Amino acid sequence: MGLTKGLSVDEEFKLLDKMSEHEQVVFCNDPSSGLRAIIAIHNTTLGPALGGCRMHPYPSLDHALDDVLRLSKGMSYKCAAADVDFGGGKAVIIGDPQTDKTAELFRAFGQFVESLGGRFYTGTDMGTTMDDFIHSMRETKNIVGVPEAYGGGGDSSIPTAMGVIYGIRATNQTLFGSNTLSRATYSIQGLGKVGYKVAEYLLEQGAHITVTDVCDENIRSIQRKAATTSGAVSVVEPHEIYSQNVDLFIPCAVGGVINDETIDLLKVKAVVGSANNQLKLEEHGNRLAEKGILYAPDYIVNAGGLIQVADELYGANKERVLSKTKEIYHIILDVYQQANSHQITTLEAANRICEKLIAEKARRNSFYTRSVRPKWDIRNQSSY
Ligand SMILES: NC(=O)C1=CN([C@@H]2O[C@H](COP(=O)(O)OP(=O)(O)OC[C@H]3O[C@@H](n4cnc5c(N)ncnc54)[C@H](O)[C@@H]3O)[C@@H](O)[C@H]2O)C=CC1
Ligand SMILES: O=C(O)CCC(=O)C(=O)O
Repeated sequence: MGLTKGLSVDEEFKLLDKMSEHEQVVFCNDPSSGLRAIIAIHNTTLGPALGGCRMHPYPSLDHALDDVLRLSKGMSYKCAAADVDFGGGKAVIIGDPQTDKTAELFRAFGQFVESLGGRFYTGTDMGTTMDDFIHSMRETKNIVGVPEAYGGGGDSSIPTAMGVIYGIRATNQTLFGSNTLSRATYSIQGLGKVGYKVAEYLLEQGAHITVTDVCDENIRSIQRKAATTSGAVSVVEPHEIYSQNVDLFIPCAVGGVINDETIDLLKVKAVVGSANNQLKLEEHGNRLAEKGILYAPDYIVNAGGLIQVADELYGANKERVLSKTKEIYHIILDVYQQANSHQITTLEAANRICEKLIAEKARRNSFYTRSVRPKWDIRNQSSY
C-alpha cells in the first residue's frame, strides 16, 4: 500500500510510535476484490479483541489509521465498563458504503479476520450492516451481531439505542431531578441505525426533537413517524445542529463533533449520544466542563451493542441483554457523581473507573485455567 513510501526513516519510526499502544495493527490489501482495510487490536488483557467494522471513504490512509487506532482503544475501555470478557479492537474498510460494497469485498475481509486465529471478533459499525457480514461469515466464524436467522441476537443497534436512552434518563435525573424524557428537548445528529431508534423512542414518549441528517430519506421517515406520535420533530440543516436552543445534544453520526468550533456554538446543558469518539481531543472534555455542559462519556453510553454481541456467545437472549443494558443508567450516574466529588471531568472519571477494572480483571486472568466456554473457547464447538 506504499504506507512508508516517500517517508524518511525518522518518519517511518514515528508511524510505528503512533501504533505503540496497540498490540497488533494489520493492513489488509486484496486487489482482486478492491479491499483496503485496517484491523487494530489495542489490548487483549480481558480477552480476544472485539469491535465493529466501519466503512468510510477516508481521504487518506493516515485518516483511516488514526480512526481505527482511536476507536480500538475506546473499545478496551468500553469492554471493561460493560464487564465483558473481551479486549479492544476495531476495523475500518476504506471505501464508500453507498457504492463500493460487494460480496467479494466482505468475503476477503472475512479471510483477514480468520487469519487472526480468534484474536479479533467483529460486526457492524457506521457504514456497514449485517447483510454485509453474511458474506464474511462464509470465511470466518469470528463475526458477532449475527442475524437471528443464523442463531444470533440480531440488530445490535437496538440495545445501543436503548443504552443511549438510559444515558439520557440518567442525565435528566442529574440535571432536572427527574428521569422522564418528555419534559426535556433534544437535538439529534444522524438518523441512522442508532439515531433513528433514539428519535423514534423520544417521539413516542411525547418529546420535542430537532434532527438533522445528510440523507433526506431518513428525515422524511422520521417526519412520517412523528405524525403518529404525541411528540414533535423540527428539521435543521447539518451545520445548524450545534446551535440549537435545546437541553440535550445527541450525536449519533461521526466522531470529532465536539471541537473548538462547535463548543462555542453549543447552547445545551448536556451531550449524550452514541457516536464513538465525540470529543475531537480529550481536552475538549475540559472545555465542555468549563462551559457547564455535562458530558456523558460516549463509550459508556453506547455500550448496548457491545453488551448484546458479547452476550450472543452464551446464546441469544434479548431479555438478558436489555437487563444488562439497563446498567448503563447506574454507571452514568456513578460517573457524574465521581466527577463531581473529585472535581475532574466526566471522561477522566470514566477512564479512572475503567483503568481500575482492567487492573483488577488482569489479576484474575493471570491465573491460568484450561479454556472455559464461553469466556475463552468462543464458538469452538458451535456452528451456524
Ligand atoms: N450501531 C451500533 O450498534 C453502534 C454504533 N456506534 C456509533 O454510533 C454512531 C452511529 O452509528 P450507526 O447508527 O450504526 O451508523 P449509521 O451509518 O447507520 O448512521 C449514521 C447516520 O449519520 C448520518 N450522517 C453522517 N454524517 C452526518 C453529518 N455530518 N450530519 C448529519 N448526519 C450525518 C448518516 O446519513 C446516517 O444516517 C457511529 O459513530 C457508531 O460508531 C457505537 C456503538 C454501537
Ligand atoms: O456493536 C457492535 O456490533 C460491536 C461493538 C462496537 O464496535 C462498538 O461498540 O463500537
